[in-house]
Amino acid sequence: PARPKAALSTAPVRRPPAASVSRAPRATGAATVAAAPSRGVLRKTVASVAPRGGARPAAAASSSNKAGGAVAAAAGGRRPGWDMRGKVSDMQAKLQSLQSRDRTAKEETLELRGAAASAQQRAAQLGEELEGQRGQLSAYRGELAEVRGELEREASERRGLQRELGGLQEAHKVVLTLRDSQELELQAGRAKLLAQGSSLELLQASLQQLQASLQQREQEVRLLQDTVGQQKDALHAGEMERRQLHNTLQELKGNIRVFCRVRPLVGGGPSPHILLPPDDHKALVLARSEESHVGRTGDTQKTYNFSFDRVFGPSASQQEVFEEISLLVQSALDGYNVCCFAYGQTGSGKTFTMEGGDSDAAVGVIPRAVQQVFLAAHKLGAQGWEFSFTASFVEVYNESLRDLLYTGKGGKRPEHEIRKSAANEISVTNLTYQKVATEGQVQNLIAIANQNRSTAQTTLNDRSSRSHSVFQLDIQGENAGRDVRCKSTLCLVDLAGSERVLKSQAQGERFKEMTAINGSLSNLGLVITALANKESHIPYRNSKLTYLLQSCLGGNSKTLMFVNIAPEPDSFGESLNSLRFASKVNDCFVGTASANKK
Ligand SMILES: Nc1ncnc2c1ncn2[C@@H]1O[C@H](COP(=O)(O)OP(=O)(O)OP(=O)(O)O)[C@@H](O)[C@H]1O
Repeated sequence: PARPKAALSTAPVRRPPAASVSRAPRATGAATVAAAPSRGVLRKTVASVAPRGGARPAAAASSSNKAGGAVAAAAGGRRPGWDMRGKVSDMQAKLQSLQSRDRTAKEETLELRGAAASAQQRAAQLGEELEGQRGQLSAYRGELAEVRGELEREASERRGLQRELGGLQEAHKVVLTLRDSQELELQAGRAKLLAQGSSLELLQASLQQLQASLQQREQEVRLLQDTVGQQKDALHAGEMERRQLHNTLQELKGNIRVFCRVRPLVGGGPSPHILLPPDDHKALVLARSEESHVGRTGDTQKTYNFSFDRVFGPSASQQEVFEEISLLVQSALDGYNVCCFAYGQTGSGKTFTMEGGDSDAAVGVIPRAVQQVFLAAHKLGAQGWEFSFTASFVEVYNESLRDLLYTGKGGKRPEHEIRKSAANEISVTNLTYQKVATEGQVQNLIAIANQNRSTAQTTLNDRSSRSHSVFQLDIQGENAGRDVRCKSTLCLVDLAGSERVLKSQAQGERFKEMTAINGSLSNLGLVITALANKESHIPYRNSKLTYLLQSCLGGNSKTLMFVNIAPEPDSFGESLNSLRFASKVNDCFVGTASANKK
């Protein structure tokens, strides 16, 4: 605040109103007198002293005007040339005037010098002041720059803050909007809560009702569970009774049963020598014209009557045949060993009966039995029974065993021996015993067996006719809840052709085969007869076949024999032999079987 004041105080010194003063001497019009010397001084004087003594130049002007007037008055009246005195006087006057002016000028000069000195002093002072003020000014400028910088910083800070503020205001707006929406939501939630509260009350009321009815239901369920338990017990008792009755019935039918099946004649039509009484499904008559030995009478009709548990004619379907066996298959699940084999000459229909053809209707005993076993096991599962099954498929050829489920490639096939455990259980060394759980898995095994048989067939023509194939399904069942277990074997056998050696006129290797077949088949008959006669020694070990089937033949088993008959006239002899063999078996009554149950 001091500086502007100083500047204001000096301003009049620096800018005098010189113009009006400097013009005054010129106005005198005394050009010749004032001339050059006075002009500069006057200017200086005027310039330096003008503010202080505006009157002085005016006085000077007036005095010079006076002198001028006097000279002019003298000059106005031009002296004649002769008036020397006048001229001298004029000159003197003029001199005086000049002297006076000189004095005045000197005084003025002195005065002006003083003034100039003081002005210089003042100027120096003012210069110093000016310097000081400049210094101050630059300091002020510095300060000003700093202040400006600060101001700018502050302004930028302010701008930043304003931006921030703007952002915050925006955020605030968003927050407000959010708060508003949340408030709305809250209100809606409160309304919902209120509604839910009232529905909760309703629900609690209905929950109480439900709990009450639940308790009632639980009571009912307990009663029902008791009833179910009683019914399960009754069912189990019923099942056990059914088994007992079923097996008693089977036993009454005989533990060795024989079914006869006559193959259709190739080309169709009735067989000329096989008679099947239409009203008797158990009888078969074989008839042949024989020449009279006496010779007097003509040919006599010789008939051979046979009676079996069941006789199936050429038109009997696979389903019909199986229905008769299915009861025995059921016995296998009840813990009885079951053996079903097909006996007959080559081409009489043994394989067709046991395995069947490709169509559904032509499916044979083995696949149908397997299907029934799995279905029945599944049904018994509902009563707490759990079953496990193990399958094996073995071929007996020339008194040696061959694994039909063998899948190894090349090399020597393993050797097999029949072993009997301390518990009288028969097993075969190195044989494939395959765990199975479904009918499909068994069918796959049958396919592998067929593959194995067809491979052997290429090396030895028509080998399957001359070998016995034995399919065994070991069944183990457990009803853990009732602590009951059972174990049995279902044994399904397709025997080799039963034709006699003499008829086949076999030689060499074929003779050996036929001898082996006949040996094993006649041994089968011997075993059955020995069982029927309750002999102390049963010759199981006389052949591989009977040794292998030991557990399925005899006291603890149910046996079914199919005797297959070819209807062609040239098969008469073989048919007769087969039927005789079957009759012998049919006459056997093997003691009561008992289930392998614990
Ligand atoms: N009941 C039947 N109905 C229709 N065809 C049959 C019947 N039984 C057998 N066949 C047919 O007769 C032919 C001979 O039957 P199969 O092969 O079953 O005899 P096999 O006794 O098993 O002979 P092998 O001892 O040579 O094995 C087959 O073509 C078979 O399809």
